[in-house]
Amino acid sequence: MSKNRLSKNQQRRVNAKHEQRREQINLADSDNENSGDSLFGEVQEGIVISRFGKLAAVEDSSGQQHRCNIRRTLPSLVTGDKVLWRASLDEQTNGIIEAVYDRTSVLSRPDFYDGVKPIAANVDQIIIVSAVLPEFSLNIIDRYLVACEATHIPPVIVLNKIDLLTPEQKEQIDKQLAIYTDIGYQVLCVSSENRQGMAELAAILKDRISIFVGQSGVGKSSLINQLLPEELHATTGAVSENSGLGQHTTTTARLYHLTGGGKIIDSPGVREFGLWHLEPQQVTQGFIEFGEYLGLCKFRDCKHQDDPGCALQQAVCEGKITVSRFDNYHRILASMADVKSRSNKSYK
Ligand SMILES: Nc1nc2c(ncn2[C@@H]2O[C@H](COP(=O)(O)OP(=O)(O)OP(=O)(O)O)[C@@H](O)[C@H]2O)c(=O)[nH]1
Ligand SMILES: [Zn+2]
Repeated sequence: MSKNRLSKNQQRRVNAKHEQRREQINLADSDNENSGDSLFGEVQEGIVISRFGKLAAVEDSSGQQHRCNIRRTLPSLVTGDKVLWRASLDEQTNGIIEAVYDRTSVLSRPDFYDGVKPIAANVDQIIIVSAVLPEFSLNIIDRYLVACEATHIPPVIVLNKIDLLTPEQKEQIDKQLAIYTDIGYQVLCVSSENRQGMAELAAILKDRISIFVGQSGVGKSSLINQLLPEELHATTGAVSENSGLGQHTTTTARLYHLTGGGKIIDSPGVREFGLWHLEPQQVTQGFIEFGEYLGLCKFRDCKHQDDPGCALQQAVCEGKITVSRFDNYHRILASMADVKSRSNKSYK
């Protein structure tokens, strides 16, 4: 376990402390007494839009943003966190974040210094963007799916640039994408160029917090630009400075409101989300259709390769698991073993 990860007990204690804090704030509020510092107004709910150092931009229920300090006792806050905060009565100074709600999900990435570091919270779905250009690759889609399954955040597969496809090519690709609808994933074909499928995409994003991931050049910025109000277009990819949180905000994740409703969290760090540091077992679990066969192999330590009595191999032979998914499973494991052995060599 990395030094920054809390054990289950520690996490329980932290949660209990926060719960207590939330209760105290609510109680103080309902008593109508000055609940804490008289420099601040009433406790209200908000959502962290972006975060920089000890400050956060918090959006209130009317959509207004406020610069806030963060109580030192709070755990690391990230974009998407739901918080209780108070505005400063004097409009010149910062508000203060008092408590944070438990996260429904968290997206993390490895950090050289801190171990695993959260980068976004309460994400409802991950939009995996793929396209025929630069390359349509089921292996890449499978890699993202495994990463999504490990976070327990549901993914949606979006194939962009369908304006580039001939009817024959489209038919071919539809066949390949059917692999994913068959195992229960939602798949959507769109073009940010001619806006085909964009209304359906907007409907999927409505009332949810989403992130877009995918290889460079598949059209994430183009799609996001289509979905954001015009005044925000220039800010995708490089996050704007308008929160006034300092000059380094360009690297921080930021939450945006979409024209058709819903929110996205975007930043280069969020988009690079991938198969960081997963254990082989998580890769296996990331292939959701394997689930019903796991535990049925003859040998408990079955590698699901040439092992006799392998239930997964059997399912592939019977056409219940697709060959391409099974091959990609082994390719992902092999590539991770490769990366691990290289990084062990360079850090030891
Ligand atoms: N024909 C076509 N081209 C598109 C479409 N969407 C995006 N493109 C083009 O694809 C190229 C890459 O698009 P971007 O939106 O920059 O891709 P990205 O995924 O944000 O790339 P990174 O920022 O590098 O991660 C640009 O030249 C776009 O004009 C589409 O639907 N059809
Ligand atoms: Zn097996």
